Amino acid sequence: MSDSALPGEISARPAGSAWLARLVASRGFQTWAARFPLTRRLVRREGEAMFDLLAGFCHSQVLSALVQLGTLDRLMQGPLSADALALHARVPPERMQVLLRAGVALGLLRQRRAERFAISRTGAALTGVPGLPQMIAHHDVLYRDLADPVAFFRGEVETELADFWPYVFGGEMDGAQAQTYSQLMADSQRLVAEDTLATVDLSNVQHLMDVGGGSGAFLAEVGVAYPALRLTLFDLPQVAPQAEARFARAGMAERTEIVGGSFREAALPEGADGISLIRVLYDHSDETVKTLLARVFAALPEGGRLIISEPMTGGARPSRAGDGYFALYTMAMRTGRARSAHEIAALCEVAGFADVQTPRARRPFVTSCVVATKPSA
Ligand SMILES: C[S@@+](CC[C@H](N)C(=O)[O-])C[C@H]1O[C@@H](n2cnc3c(N)ncnc32)[C@H](O)[C@@H]1O
Repeated sequence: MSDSALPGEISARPAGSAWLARLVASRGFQTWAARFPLTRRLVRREGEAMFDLLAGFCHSQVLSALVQLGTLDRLMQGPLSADALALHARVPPERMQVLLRAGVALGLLRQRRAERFAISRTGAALTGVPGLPQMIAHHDVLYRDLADPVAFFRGEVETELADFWPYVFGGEMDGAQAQTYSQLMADSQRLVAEDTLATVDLSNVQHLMDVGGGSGAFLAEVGVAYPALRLTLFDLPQVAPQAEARFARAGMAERTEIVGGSFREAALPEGADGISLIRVLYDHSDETVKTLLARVFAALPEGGRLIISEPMTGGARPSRAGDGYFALYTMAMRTGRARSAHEIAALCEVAGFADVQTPRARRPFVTSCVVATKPSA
């Protein structure tokens, strides 16, 4: 063990990686590499990437301010002067200038002539992503939980996010609360449904039951894509009734059934030959997930399909969205965890499923899928 190694730590000496890390960290090497023509550009790019990591919180807050002050929405109507934007936002003009220029630097806005600002293509696309502005506004809760990152990772923070989603603790909430939570989920569901339906073919399914289906946003999209499919929504008794109005509006009341219940407490209803779990597993512990998958398995007929769709970690190759964001989000929720497609596939196999597939995700920052089949006995 090297002098500097902690108890239990394996010394890397004389292996190359620790030596290389020390070399790259040394001032002398950095000064040389910044001047040497072949490494100069790389050093600059690495420096910028490092600075982006360091400044990430400021960048998120610029985005959050532009969304919450309504500046992006206002600029969707056309370019405006910095003074007009300051007046609308009730922000002193000189401070608004700083915010607007930061927005330009981050690619959300464009500056036209000296004092006029316009929305950029990225800014415009952002206002059109369903649920994204709501998610950005809701981030203040997550960021308060992360304010002391050391305490957060040590598990010493009583996170607020856990109270924001109380259903994961067993459904202790009233109908009004349930509506607030389900709305945020429903707003962001469109993209998840889009990617899930682009990845998974349901043409062989006759009857799909969406377990933990919230206010029915996923099933409403499925119903449009598959007009002959029978649909059942299963969710907690306080949540499930919200789907009724959505199905009626979509003209799907005839072919949908809404069932209230808890997958922690009892068996799932039988009758569907496909069961979907959309953004459900990551809210729950491995124990609850095992129970749920066993109940899904029991409820399906032989040949029945299981469709799981939610943001996943990168497994052996950690990903920015999965490991750098969703893993922290679910940790702040305290009840579940983000898992890799490989881990979810293994849990499906433990429950008895076969032909477990992990198709390539279209946009892993939106969702990834795992599909499996109940084999014949
Ligand atoms: C993260 S939300 C996802 C909602 C929806 N599937 C979506 O993607 O928008 C999780 C859903 O699981 C439901 N849920 C949580 N615990 C449950 C339980 N024990 N039984 C049934 N549903 C449950 C919640 O009420 C909530 O609607």
